[in-house]
Amino acid sequence: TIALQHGAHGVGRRRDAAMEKWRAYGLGQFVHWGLYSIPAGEWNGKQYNGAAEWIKSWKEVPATTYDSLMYQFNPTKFNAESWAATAKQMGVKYVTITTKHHDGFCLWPSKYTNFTVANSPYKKDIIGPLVKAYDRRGIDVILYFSIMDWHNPDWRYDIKTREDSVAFDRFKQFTRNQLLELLTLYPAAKGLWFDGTWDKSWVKQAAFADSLEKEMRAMRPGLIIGSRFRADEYGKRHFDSNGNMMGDYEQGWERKIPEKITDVHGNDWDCVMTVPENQWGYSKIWKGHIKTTDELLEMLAKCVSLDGNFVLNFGPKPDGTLRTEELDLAKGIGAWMDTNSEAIYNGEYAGLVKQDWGYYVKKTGTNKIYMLVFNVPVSGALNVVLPSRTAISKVYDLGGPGLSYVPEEIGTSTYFIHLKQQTFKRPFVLVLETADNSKNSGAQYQKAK
Ligand SMILES: C[C@@H]1N[C@@H](c2nc3ccccc3[nH]2)[C@H](O)[C@@H]1O
Repeated sequence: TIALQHGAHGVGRRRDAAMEKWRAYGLGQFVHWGLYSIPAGEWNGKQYNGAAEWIKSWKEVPATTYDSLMYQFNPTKFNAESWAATAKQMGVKYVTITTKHHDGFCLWPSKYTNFTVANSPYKKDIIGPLVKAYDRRGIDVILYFSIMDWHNPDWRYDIKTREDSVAFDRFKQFTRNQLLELLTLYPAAKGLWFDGTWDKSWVKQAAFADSLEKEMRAMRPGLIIGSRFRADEYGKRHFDSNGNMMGDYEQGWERKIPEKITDVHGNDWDCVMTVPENQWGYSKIWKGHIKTTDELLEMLAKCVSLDGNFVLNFGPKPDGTLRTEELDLAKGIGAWMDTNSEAIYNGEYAGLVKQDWGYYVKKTGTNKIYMLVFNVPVSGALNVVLPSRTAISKVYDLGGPGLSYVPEEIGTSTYFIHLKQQTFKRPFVLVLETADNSKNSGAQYQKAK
């Protein structure tokens, strides 16, 4: 191994209560809201073909004109309680909210810059009411913060000259000031989701970022910070020069999901996902494929089955209301969660052979295994292979009270569960209770004929 001062500071999963709670969330909500929500991907009648929250980077958009959008920010219909109520009904256990995106506009009245809600017609703090509304419903709040800040004149993409270095030192102090300010103003926040940390200027700040992370953790014991915040002294990000993950969970799964358990290296992780292909901030026109409720439920199931959390993005409108398509998805996911959320919350990788019909989730600390079924075979028979000397002792359907199954044993710890009906409109969940049958515990199952 390589001697590192600023690499990973722990190996393996955090076992404290705050992280165990994070590990159990299963489903989260991301909220991207800011000045970019006003142009919504359009400028002078032309469509920006990137992600709407990146419109300031478009050469057709003069930075000063973009920044004067601050004087139009007045979300008269914003109601933190209604956003939180929608999220509650959807069944999310945590929310990640943009405090400052790459454009540098702050949704809280920071005293370290004028580029905040305080100087907009709206005037009021947005973050405080959101933290309160979500927290009091038992939904934990994580604050998203972009290190890259296109508004701050001291931001640099790289540090080449003495002047760059002097400016970036000011920028580092500004960043530290804002982060300590956020932790002070919003003590209920459970973590920070860092973004905009890929440029050379920040990648060169291994020592500074490491000491800032230590300072924030000391200020807020239990604070959860992901792998995207800092680089080690050799410029390695997410995983240090010895291959160990920095931070408490892997933040590499942006709009993508791991395929198999070895892809996650035994770490905690979250997948952050957009409804359209790649729009985080509100975009008037959603081009390309828009994910349906069932597609998103399958992504959720896949993430939880591989030890991760699935975080679905919402891009509220400039007036502060949520767009219809997102409200409909929240309702559809919520309706499914009303019946099946016990297969999502406190779920983990079951360690079973993956089958085509869907995903296994094991309830942490129990021998209860859920079968989240998305693909019913034409045979109607779901194949289940358990570790040897393990037997199925009971199978029942979460959705249909009294709908239980007697599995057919077709080999050692190998079964078919014969579904009773052929057509299913929605994904459904079967609960497997297993027992050790090394002493042939007489589990209730049919002998193969
Ligand atoms: C969570 C997501 N991360 C930001 C982002 N910026 C990127 C630049 C290059 C490649 C991927 C990016 N994701 C997106 O704007 C959104 O905030």
